[in-house]
Amino acid sequence: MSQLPTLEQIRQAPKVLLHDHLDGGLRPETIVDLARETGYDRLPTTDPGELRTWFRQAADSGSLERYLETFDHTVGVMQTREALVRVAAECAEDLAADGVVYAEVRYAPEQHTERGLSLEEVIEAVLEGFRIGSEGRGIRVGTLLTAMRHQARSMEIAELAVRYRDVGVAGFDIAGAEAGYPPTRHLDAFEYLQRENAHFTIHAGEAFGLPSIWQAIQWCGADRLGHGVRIIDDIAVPGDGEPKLGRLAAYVRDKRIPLEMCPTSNLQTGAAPSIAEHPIGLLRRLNFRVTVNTDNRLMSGTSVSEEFAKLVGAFGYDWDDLQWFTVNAMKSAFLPFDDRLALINGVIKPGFARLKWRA
Ligand SMILES: O=c1[nH]cnc2c1ncn2[C@H]1C[C@H](O)[C@@H](CO)O1
Ligand SMILES: [Zn+2]
Repeated sequence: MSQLPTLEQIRQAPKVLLHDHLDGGLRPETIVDLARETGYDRLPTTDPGELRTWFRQAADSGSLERYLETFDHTVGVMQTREALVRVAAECAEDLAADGVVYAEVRYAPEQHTERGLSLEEVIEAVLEGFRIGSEGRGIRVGTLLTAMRHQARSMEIAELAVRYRDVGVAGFDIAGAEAGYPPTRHLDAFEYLQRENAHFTIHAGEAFGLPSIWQAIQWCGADRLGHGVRIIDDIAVPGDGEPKLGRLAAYVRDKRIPLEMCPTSNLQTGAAPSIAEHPIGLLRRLNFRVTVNTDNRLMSGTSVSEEFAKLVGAFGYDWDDLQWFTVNAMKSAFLPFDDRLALINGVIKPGFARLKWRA
């Protein structure tokens, strides 16, 4: 019997990341530097080690609303061009060091204008940072522009996603507290994007259930679902028989709608009780288009490799499973078809083949 993949081996596999927040992945050392340089004086501590622990613990609240409060500090130090370039460059470096070959990293431009940057300046700074950080590191990074669901700037952000689509912006997203802010509040933005043949994902089915997923897909036309874990509320699992899918769950599976699952984040916000009980186990068995993601590497103290390693530990996944998740993610990327195929056949499959051969 072959050995299960270890964390060290998983780090060497070519991985794909579709759901990662730029403002959720800063290095603690960088937060401390940027706070000093920009005069941000509200950090809970200026010791990088303590700060790392603080984020991890503060995010372990069991509620999405409280989890989101931790972003005040990361967003607080990301208000200048230099800060944004540095954070984006380090993000690309960190993902490349973890073996990620393609990533879509998201953030909300509207949250970075407190000190006078325009939305365009924010977007251009982040693109520049990703260009610097990716160069020569075997990684390609696209960005997703997020609009905050409790605000009313989604149309403006959607227009910018279209304007910058040929220079590194891959798509659009909405994020923030889910309960009370249904995606249909932003229907005009989604209809505009559809008319423009643009791509978008929606955070749905994380802190709120099926109605949110249903609206995201059937009213807004989402290409992918951010999290989407609550789709299991539409799957009946009898003690003895086969699981039975309701109409919405069947639609999501039949249409191969990608689920951007983020296991550790879901434990912290209370969307799942443990890794072993995470819906990803059932959804993978039922062959939904499941992908594995980090959400917020700082708040969850994680990486794509660590998320995979936790799943290996809980479900016994082997190399074929990890390759399946990775190919799913690459198929679901907001990239032209030829580019996706080239990465699957030229990078992902040969990379996994080498690891399987060694194992
Ligand atoms: O998991 C999440 N659900 C909803 N919103 C989130 C999640 N992680 C981060 N965000 C928010 C906080 C960030 O400031 C914003 C943009 O990245 O997106
Ligand atoms: Zn997210």
